[in-house]
Amino acid sequence: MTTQQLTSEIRKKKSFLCVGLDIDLAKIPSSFLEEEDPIFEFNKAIIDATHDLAVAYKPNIAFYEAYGLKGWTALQKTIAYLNENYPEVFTIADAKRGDIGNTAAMYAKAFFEDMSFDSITVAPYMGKDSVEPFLSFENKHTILLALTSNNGAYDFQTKALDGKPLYHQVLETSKTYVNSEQLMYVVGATKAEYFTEIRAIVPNAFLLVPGVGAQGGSLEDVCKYGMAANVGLLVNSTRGIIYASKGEDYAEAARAEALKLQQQMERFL
Ligand SMILES: O=c1ccn([C@@H]2O[C@H](COP(=O)(O)O)[C@@H](O)[C@H]2O)c(=O)[nH]1
Repeated sequence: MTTQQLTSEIRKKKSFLCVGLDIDLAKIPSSFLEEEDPIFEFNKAIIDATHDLAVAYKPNIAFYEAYGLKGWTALQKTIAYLNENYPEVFTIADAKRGDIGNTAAMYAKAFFEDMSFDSITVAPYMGKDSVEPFLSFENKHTILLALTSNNGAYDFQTKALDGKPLYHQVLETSKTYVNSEQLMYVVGATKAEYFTEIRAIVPNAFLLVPGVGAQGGSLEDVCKYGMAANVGLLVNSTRGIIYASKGEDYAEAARAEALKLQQQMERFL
């Protein structure tokens, strides 16, 4: 999917909501545990209940790896279900990969070719040759961690390197990479006070913004300070949506939470 198609989908749905799919078997309704593939069945129910309110879905790969082969199978079925039934949604493999070039190329092949995700999150720490293999895939997007939502972000990301905060260096240096127009960046909703300076460096890049809902970030502030001419925002909520209820009304509750966020977003579009 191109970023132009993503922006037009955002305008059509009046939403830049990304629903996270981080499945913890201890948190889903117990009735699913009788299914052969509880993770996939739960994902399918959440996707069906929210697809008209969301433009993106983001499984965090850790939650699938944790269940071994069954988890990987559920992940493959989930991405195939999204691509077959809702090809208009943008898919994000939240894998936070990063390694030397030939290894990075294999990560890219796994997530872009084998599983057909539209994008993957990547740690920028190992630099240009660890990122460019992802950028060589046409119409696929690499989402670099710039300023993350957690408190540990202050350990390194805001520290000065050559007189500028490290996250500035990540944004500026990555703009020089081959096919840099396919880059997007992770910026936490909990860091809303940084959005204006981030937009000064990457005015039109898409920002994946986790941290609203369970982590307490303000959607209002993200919209006020982070929005670009092409919208340029994908705001993620995971636990706040998928675990809105552990009862049999889990799908209605997830939809209600997604709708609340979509209605707030609509005011800014
Ligand atoms: O800076 C970051 C980068 C990634 N994440 C991931 O996003 C979701 C957030 O889940 P919530 O339940 O809405 O808090 C999760 O997969 C994180 O690993 C992040 O939170 N912050």
